Amino acid sequence: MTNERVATDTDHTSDVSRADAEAAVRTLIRWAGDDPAREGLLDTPSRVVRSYEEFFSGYAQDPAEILSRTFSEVDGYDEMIVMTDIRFESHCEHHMVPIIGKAHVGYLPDRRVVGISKLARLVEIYAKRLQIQEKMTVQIADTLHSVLQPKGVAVVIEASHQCMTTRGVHKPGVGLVTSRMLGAFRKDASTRREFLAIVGMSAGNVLPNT
Ligand SMILES: Nc1nc2c(ncn2[C@@H]2O[C@H](COP(=O)(O)OP(=O)(O)OP(=O)(O)O)[C@@H](O)[C@H]2O)c(=O)[nH]1
Ligand SMILES: [Zn+2]
Repeated sequence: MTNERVATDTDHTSDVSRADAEAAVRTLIRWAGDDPAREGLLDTPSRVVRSYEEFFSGYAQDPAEILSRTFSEVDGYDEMIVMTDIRFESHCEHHMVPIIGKAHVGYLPDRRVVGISKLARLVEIYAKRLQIQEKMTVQIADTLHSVLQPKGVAVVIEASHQCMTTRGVHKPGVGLVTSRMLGAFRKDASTRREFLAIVGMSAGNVLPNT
């Protein structure tokens, strides 16, 4: 897990051509024991590469830019803002198989708020990369904290990892819960409790049974 290549926000471009990516898929098909030239598999490499474009579209997006449009006229609103149950699909960086789960994102505004869709977009940008759940949790929380500069940020993610359900240890139904609390959510137990109570109320049927 050391020396991993960490994509940065400016690391958008790939030096791999689409033709090379499709050739790699043909190699994997051959390696799996099938014939990439048979009719049913002829278009598969281009479909796989198009799927990967979607699965990993988060590398081409800048989360700070998404959060840059804020509203300051909130008429004295100074309570926490919590978006619950943001469903996401990601891929684990160890096996490149799906991580499916929900993120709960809250913050305590300091005059400025963002459009609520941007919280879901923030989750989406980091989900659409190769991930481990802990890293994704930290990235979402830290980005929101540094760009919006609120009084605090709280992120809880619950997810099911298909690398544990469809292969390897084969344990369906297990979920991993991760969290990151910053500012008031870290310092003040009652603020944290309020957030967790809101998230808890929305819990249940959260983890897909995959
Ligand atoms: N901490 C953490 N681990 C993860 C996550 N996704 C997958 N993993 C784990 O990453 C580990 C990789 O372990 P390795 O022993 O290198 O790989 P492996 O031989 O395929 O391991 P098994 O999955 O146990 O078969 C596994 O234990 C996975 O369960 C994640 O989001 N966070
Ligand atoms: Zn995995």
